[in-house]
Amino acid sequence: MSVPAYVVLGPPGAGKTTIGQMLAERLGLPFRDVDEDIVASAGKPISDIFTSDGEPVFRAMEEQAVADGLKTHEGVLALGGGAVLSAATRERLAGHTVVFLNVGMAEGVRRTGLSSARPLLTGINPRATFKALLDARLPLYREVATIEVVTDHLNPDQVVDAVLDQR
Ligand SMILES: Nc1ncnc2c1ncn2[C@@H]1O[C@H](COP(=O)(O)OP(=O)(O)O)[C@@H](O)[C@H]1O
Ligand SMILES: O=C(O)C1=C[C@@H](OP(=O)(O)O)[C@@H](O)[C@H](O)C1
Ligand SMILES: [Mg+2]
Repeated sequence: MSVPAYVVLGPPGAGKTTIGQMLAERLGLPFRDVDEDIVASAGKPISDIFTSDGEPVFRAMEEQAVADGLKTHEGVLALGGGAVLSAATRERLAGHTVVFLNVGMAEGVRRTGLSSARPLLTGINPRATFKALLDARLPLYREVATIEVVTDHLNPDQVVDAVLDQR
């Protein structure tokens, strides 16, 4: 059975997609992003899935896409920020090398602020939303992570170095 060399998770803006890609390149491994798998199989952007089908439908698709990725992908697998909300996903992550890229509210909001692609953060108070999301999820990220890197004051290359240093 193949397993991902690294699974990358953390809040929006932590750099899962960016650092996941760079880490894969550094290791000469393929990269896969669960959000992209969902978009490909739904045939529409994540923001459309949230508006036309609702968050529960997105979460069910996400749970399935993560399970598929964990079973079949041999490189670096980046998850979406909310994937850990699923207890089934957290159970499936046991035994994997799981990198938690952490980011605080100010930097997380700064990094995600210019994008309308994240439906959860497009409301009137993205800072409060981000804070609530961190409060709810931090224990879940830590429950499944085997490596944690705080990314606020690191550039992407430094984050990749920090991940590889902790192996
Ligand atoms: N360590 C970092 N320092 C500065 N900017 C970063 C860092 N990591 C990611 N970014 C930027 O933050 C934004 C969100 O990154 P992304 O990889 O999409 O995060 P995620 O997949 O975790 O939501 C992108 O514009 C990316 O270039
Ligand atoms: O935090 C979340 O619940 C989400 C994060 C997004 O991925 P990123 O963390 O890569 O932005 C995407 O899966 C969806 O918009 C929901
Ligand atoms: Mg991403």
